[in-house]
This record gives sequence, C-alpha cells and structure tokens, in this order.
Amino acid sequence: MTTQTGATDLRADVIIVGAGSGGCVLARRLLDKGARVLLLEAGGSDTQPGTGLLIRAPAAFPKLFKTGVDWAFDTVEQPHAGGRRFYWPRGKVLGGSSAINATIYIRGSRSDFDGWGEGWRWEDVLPAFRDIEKFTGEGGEFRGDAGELAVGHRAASHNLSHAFVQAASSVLGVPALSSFNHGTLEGAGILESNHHRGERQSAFRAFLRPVLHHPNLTVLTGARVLELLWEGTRAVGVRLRWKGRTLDAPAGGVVLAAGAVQTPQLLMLSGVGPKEELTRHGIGVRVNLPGVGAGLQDHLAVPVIFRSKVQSLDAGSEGAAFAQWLLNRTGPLASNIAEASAFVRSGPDLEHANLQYHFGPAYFRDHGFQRADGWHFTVGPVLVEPHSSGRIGLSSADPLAAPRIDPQYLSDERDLRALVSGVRQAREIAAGEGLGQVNAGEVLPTTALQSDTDLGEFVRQECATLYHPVGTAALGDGDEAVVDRQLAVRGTQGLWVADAAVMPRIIHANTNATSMMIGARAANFVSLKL
Ligand SMILES: Cc1cc2nc3c(=O)[nH]c(=O)nc-3n(C[C@H](O)[C@H](O)[C@H](O)COP(=O)(O)OP(=O)(O)OC[C@H]3O[C@@H](n4cnc5c(N)ncnc54)[C@H](O)[C@@H]3O)c2cc1C
Repeated sequence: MTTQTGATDLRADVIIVGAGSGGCVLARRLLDKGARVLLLEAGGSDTQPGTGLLIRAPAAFPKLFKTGVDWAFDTVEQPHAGGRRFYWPRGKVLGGSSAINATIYIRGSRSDFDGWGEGWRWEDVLPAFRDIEKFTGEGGEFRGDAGELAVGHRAASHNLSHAFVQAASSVLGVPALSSFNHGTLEGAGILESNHHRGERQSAFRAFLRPVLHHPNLTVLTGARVLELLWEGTRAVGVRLRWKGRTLDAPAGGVVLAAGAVQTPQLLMLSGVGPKEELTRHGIGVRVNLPGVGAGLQDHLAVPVIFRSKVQSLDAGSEGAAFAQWLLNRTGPLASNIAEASAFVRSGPDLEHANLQYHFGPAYFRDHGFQRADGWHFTVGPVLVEPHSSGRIGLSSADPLAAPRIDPQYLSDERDLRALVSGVRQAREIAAGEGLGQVNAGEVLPTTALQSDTDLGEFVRQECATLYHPVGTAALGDGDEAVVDRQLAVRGTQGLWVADAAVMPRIIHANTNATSMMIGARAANFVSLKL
C-alpha cells in the first residue's frame, strides 16, 4: 500500500520515521515552516477495507486489535504478574496509535511537566498544547481554539457515566470537574475526546490529511525503516524496505517518531544504544548510550466490573449500533467506551493522585476480547504513578523482528498495593450515590475475594496495559538521557526523537495529547538546525 503525494523523489530536508501521534504533528508543523518532508510509515492507509470504518467509529477501537493495523506486540513473561506475556497493541497505519486508541484527550498535570525540568515545565508546554487544539467548549487562558485537532466533550455521554461522576466525587470526596485539562489532575468528570461529528480524529486526520497534496510533502506507506545511514556520527538518511525493495533515502536530518517501542529498536539497530546490548547482537557501536530502551514505564489497568440494572453501551446488537453510526454518527459507536475518569490518591501520604479510574458503561476485560451477556459497567483503577520500570531490548539484529519488551510490571511492591487499594475503592464507588442504585452486583473480582492476598493475586492475573509505554529514549541531562532538552540524540548530529519515548517520567494521565505536544515542539527544535 502506497500513498505518494506532493514531490516524488526521496530527497528531503527532513525524514520523519513513523506517521503516528508525534510524527504527524511534527510533519505538519515542519511543512508550515517551509521544510521539505519525507514521512515514512510502515503501516498502510487508514481507509483500507475492513479497518477504515472501524478506525473512524471511535468505540470500535477494540475491533482493530490484532488486525493488519496493529503491530500486536507481546511482552516477555512478567514474573511479578502471573508469569503472563502481555499483549501490547500499537497502531501500524497512518495516524499510528492515535488511529486505534480510545480517543481520550487529556494533558498531564502542571507537576508532571514541572518535574521534567528546564524547557519542559508547564509554562513551556502549555503554548504547544494550545497551539494544536481546536477546543469546542468554553475557552479561556488554558485552551486553544485555532489548532487542527478537534477537542472537547463528545456529543453525548451515557447516563451511567454521569452517575459514575456523581458517585466518585461523593465517595472520594473530590470535586466534579468539567475538564481535566487545566493543569490539575484531581476530581471526577466526563473525559474530553478527539472526535469530530461523531468520528475519531487521529493525528493523521487532523494534521496531515488536509495538506496531503502539499508540494513539500511526500508520504510513503508500507515503508519500513530498517536503520539509519551515517557519515561518522551524523545521520544523513535512512535505509528502508518499500514495495519489496531496499532503498536508501538521504536527508538533511532524521527524526525518529516510531513510538516508545520501535524508536529505541531503530536506534539500537543503527548502533546507538547500550554497548553490551549491541555487542550481544553483533551490532557495531557507533554511540554508546546506555539509556536507549531503559526507563520503560507504562500504566496498568485492572477490570472491576459490575452488572447494571439499566441498559449499558454494549447491550444492543452490534449491527444496529453500526447502522445507527453510519446513518448519523450517533449511538454506542460514537462513544469511546472510557467516557469518564476520577483521579485519587491511594494513600494519605501521597503528593499526587496515583490512581486514575477509567469508567466505561460496558463490560471491558482483556482488551474487549472477553465478552459477557447482559448489561454492565466497568470501574477500572489505573496506576498512573508506577514505581516499576523495565526496558526495550533487541530480540535479534534482524530489523524485521519484534523487539524484546520487558516492562517489569509489578516488580515494585508498591504498585501492587496501590492497585489492590484501587480495586477496593472501585467497589465503594460502584456502591456510591448515583451508581449504587443501578448496581446489580459485582462480576469481577467477585465478592468472594476480600483479603489483600486474594485481591493481589487477582490484580496479578487480570491487570493489562492501558497502552501508554513511554520513556525509552528519555530527554534530560544525566548519563541515562538519550536526547537533550531540544530532543537531539546525544553524541550524534542531525538526529532527533519526537514521540512518547522522550518522556523522562510517565505523566499521570493518558499519553496521546502529550505525544502530539512533543511532535509540535520538536518542529521548533529541528527547524532551527536545518
Ligand atoms: C489501544 C490504545 C488505546 C489508547 N488510548 C488512548 C487514549 O484514549 N488517550 C490517550 O491519550 N492515549 C491513548 N493511547 C496512547 C497514545 O495513543 C500513544 O501514547 C500515542 O499515540 C503515542 O504516539 P507516538 O507518536 O509515540 O507513537 P505512535 O502513534 O504509535 O506512532 C508510531 C508510528 O511509527 C510507525 N513505525 C514504527 N516503526 C516503524 C519503522 N521501522 N518504519 C516506519 N514506520 C514505523 C508505526 O507504524 C506508527 O504509525 C492508547 C494507545 C493504544 C495503542
């Protein structure tokens, strides 16, 4: 599958590897600055038969799992989480993971970014967030209304989601909020989404599709980058597989935006990474950077599910839901399943809320692969301040092989304790004012499980990724930093990273908005050096 637009040769000022959240925003902002951009995406178009409509219908995202638009990675066995291998979906399509995600739009908090330090504090990143947003609600100093990305409340939220907000705020003693995007992550509220008239707005749809015929833009789909090309320590292009051929594409600079899983893999395949890891796989060391692949963090979610006395989102026929969505872009498929959230501290001594409940007026377990008849709602505690961290390594020097993914889930005891407390609190919320009246009984973990030991075992067996890996090419100043504060790869020239990999510490919320913000800011740094 190929999309070739604008200029037809492969010569560019900048090559961007990966048309995901970071890559699409970066490409658009570089075009705006007059650069010639070659964007290389391993996946295909987002309008392919079989997946195109499922990408556009927001609540259909679980139907995209393990299809052709999903890399469908697996972690290595996780010794602290029942020895399980965790399934990790990642988008392999124009738009990347923003084309298969749950469309929640949420920035991190002021303290998240202040913690990243110089150049990345809240005051530094806020203009970039505002710049990308076309916010449909009440504006104000924190919001942008002139950007490309539709942001705001969905046209409709389920009554159960409103009941959750009421119950969570009264049980947890936190305020009911109209938005989480003002820099503070405390309270309960309906989540904002990236929807436009009932359809998903991926980063590709918002930022690139409108300018696809720009003369300075070439987008190649089905273009798998294998490694970087070098002159000494200067990146001067990439080698790629495209239409069964291996090609070399030169450029004035290269930006990796292949995501937190594959950006470190590409760096290592190109000789940039921890010396021992490269040597083990027979790869020559160009720059010994021990931080590449290290510092991997993710958010873990636990399904706590109840039967509902009122009709839930997933109760009707799938065919009818699809017909309604096709007709006027309303109904269950115009939802994003995780419609509401609440942020709370699992203990009084914590500085920040470390749990984010995701509420869905539906049965959501095992990425949606496991279904159940009847009406349900899910109150899923998600650990947004994990202490465990792992790494991305190589499984082989073969660029077409999947990398070795080891998040080391629950290796820090505090993470298990926080999630167990989250399960207990989810039960309280489900019994709270508003939700208690429609709660027809606990399905998961089941009321039989009450002790810390039993609930701990339940968490180990049932927890799943909330799809937010970050930190594998972290920005900073120390020895473990992979990129500097302008996102340039240390020890190299002409090479940058612009995706979720650069987050030096996972934010306390969903990671898509921040990945796009990183793409937007990267354009400023890269264009200065071209
Ligand atoms: C199922 C799911 C649900 C999620 N839900 C939400 C949500 O509701 N809200 C939220 O805020 N966040 C959510 N996230 C997380 C969010 O989408 C990601 O953090 C964000 O998209 C990451 O952006 P990125 O630019 O780092 O990588 P990606 O968007 O993953 O982009 C990387 C791109 O690089 C391409 N690529 C990789 N390797 C190569 C190569 N060698 N050559 C060429 N191209 C390559 C990939 O195909 C992909 O298109 C979700 C993620 C998933 C997977």
